Amino acid sequence: MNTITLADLHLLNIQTIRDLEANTINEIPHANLIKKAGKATANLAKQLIKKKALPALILAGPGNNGGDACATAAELAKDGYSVIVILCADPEKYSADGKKAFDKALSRKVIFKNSDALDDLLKLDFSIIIDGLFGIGLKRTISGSYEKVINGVNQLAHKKQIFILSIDVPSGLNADTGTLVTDDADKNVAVKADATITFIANKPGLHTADGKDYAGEVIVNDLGIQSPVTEESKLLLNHASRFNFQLPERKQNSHKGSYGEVIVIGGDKGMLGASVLAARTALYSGAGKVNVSLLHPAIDYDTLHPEIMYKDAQHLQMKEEIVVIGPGMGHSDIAKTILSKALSSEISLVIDADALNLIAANKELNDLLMGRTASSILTPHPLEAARLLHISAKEVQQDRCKAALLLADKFKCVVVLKGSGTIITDPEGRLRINTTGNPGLATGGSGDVLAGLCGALLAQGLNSFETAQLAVWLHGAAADTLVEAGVGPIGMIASELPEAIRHCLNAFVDNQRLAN
Ligand SMILES: NC(=O)C1=CN([C@@H]2O[C@H](COP(=O)(O)OP(=O)(O)OC[C@H]3O[C@@H](n4cnc5c(N)ncnc54)[C@H](OP(=O)(O)O)[C@@H]3O)[C@@H](O)[C@H]2O)[C@@H](O)CC1
Ligand SMILES: Nc1ncnc2c1ncn2[C@@H]1O[C@H](COP(=O)(O)OP(=O)(O)O)[C@@H](O)[C@H]1O
Ligand SMILES: [K+]
Repeated sequence: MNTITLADLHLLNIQTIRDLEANTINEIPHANLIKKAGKATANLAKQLIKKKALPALILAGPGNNGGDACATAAELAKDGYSVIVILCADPEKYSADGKKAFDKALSRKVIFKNSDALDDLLKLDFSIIIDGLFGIGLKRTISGSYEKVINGVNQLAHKKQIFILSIDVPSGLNADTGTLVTDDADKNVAVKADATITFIANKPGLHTADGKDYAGEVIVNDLGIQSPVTEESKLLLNHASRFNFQLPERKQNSHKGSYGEVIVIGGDKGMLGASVLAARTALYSGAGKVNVSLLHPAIDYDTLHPEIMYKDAQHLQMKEEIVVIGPGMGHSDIAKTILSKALSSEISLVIDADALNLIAANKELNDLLMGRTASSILTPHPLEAARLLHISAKEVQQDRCKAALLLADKFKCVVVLKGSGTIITDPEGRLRINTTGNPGLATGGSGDVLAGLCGALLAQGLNSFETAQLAVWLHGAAADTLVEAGVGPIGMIASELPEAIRHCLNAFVDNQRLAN
């Protein structure tokens, strides 16, 4: 992808795509769509194929995803590529349009095999593997010969370093939720693609939960169907190039009071570091003044960052500052009292970690959060989200978008549901899936860093939804730059993030200035 357009970021769920297709069927007959899908896939495959002398292996399933696969085979064969298709379908049962694509491929000397030939085929080498087994119509656990084909090609691709391109959706993945379609949690049957060419519009499940692991890079092709994309679209990928807000300008004639004050409250015995990390990040991301209030005040001075002030947690005013509450806070009575005071205040809050657990376990705190009029950002990881919703973490992960929307609606605040493909939602139902970040962030303390970053951006004047979008994007982008520099993903530590965040934040502001 060269320039990122709003259409690339716009996400549609399966039902909306089906509705769009039905509404345009008179203008664009389905046969044309399959033909266009085949052409687009073949064009991309041609760019990806390095060794043209080797055959391409294409998997064709029983529905229209299989039709797309046959159309791709026909296109590649037309241009002189040798193509072998594993046909996991009875072509007589294809839709009329799928059958047309199959006949065209047959007439162009594409070799069709059935899954019985799998073992022999797996001894060969291929220029590319193209997966057209299942798309958005997959409903049940994949088993039998389909399962064998998927496991076989995954292993072959891994062993021989063959690029896998999935058509529309990696077969086995739910395009709405990013989970694998399975009744058996021990069975992970899905094609592990290096890239996915997805049609009509981008899809949420390619970007969250297991989506990134199975879809690889996502390329969107609208097949000429214009989806209703506007700046007001509710379901989008979270990408800095499309943020329509800015950090307020840093005037020459400004002072530390111009950039707000953050207080991080938390740090019970043994967990002081969580609050210190959040505070350091707030400092590195531009807050004018940063304070820490520890529940276990074993330190009152940060030798590495003497800029941070330490305040007595039990005597805080909570009048004008931004409060980040929860990192390492524990579950003591004092923690509950201070949280209750924060929730009753009129200031903006970032509520993280143990503060969320306390709210989940305590009706009074829960009601205080529900009754708040001032803004709050909740930053749960899946288990914290599960506690707040009184469901299991597995249920949260089964449909991350739904869980985040439920939380935002329940508490009427902005929610950041963390994890691969972090979800950002608000009570109006706006939803963003983040595009940055990597497993280097799966390390203790990186959530504390995110909470501190949110505090600093609020302090500098962004509203809650803007803050959540920019903070989550910067947090992931910082981790990505560290990986590019060889610092991770293995062994990346949370303390390395604040400086990288500072770099990304300044670059973001410069880029915005240049663009305007
Ligand atoms: N929408 C559009 O505008 C466009 C869509 N296009 C393409 O069409 C795709 C959607 O096609 P689709 O609806 O035919 O569904 P698809 O994913 O091929 O699979 C359904 C088939 O699989 C079967 N089946 C399901 N689960 C199974 C299992 N576990 N094990 C075994 N079988 C199973 C199911 O059988 P059934 O459930 O009916 O028994 C049915 O036969 C879409 O992803 C895109 O590639 C493009 O051409 C361009 C425009
Ligand atoms: N595999 C991953 N890919 C992308 N981001 C991740 C991954 N694992 C963790 N993260 C991010 O790292 C942070 C971890 O936060 P959290 O679980 O609260 O950790 P902690 O409590 O140790 O600070 C979140 O922002 C989360 O989105
Ligand atoms: K597929």
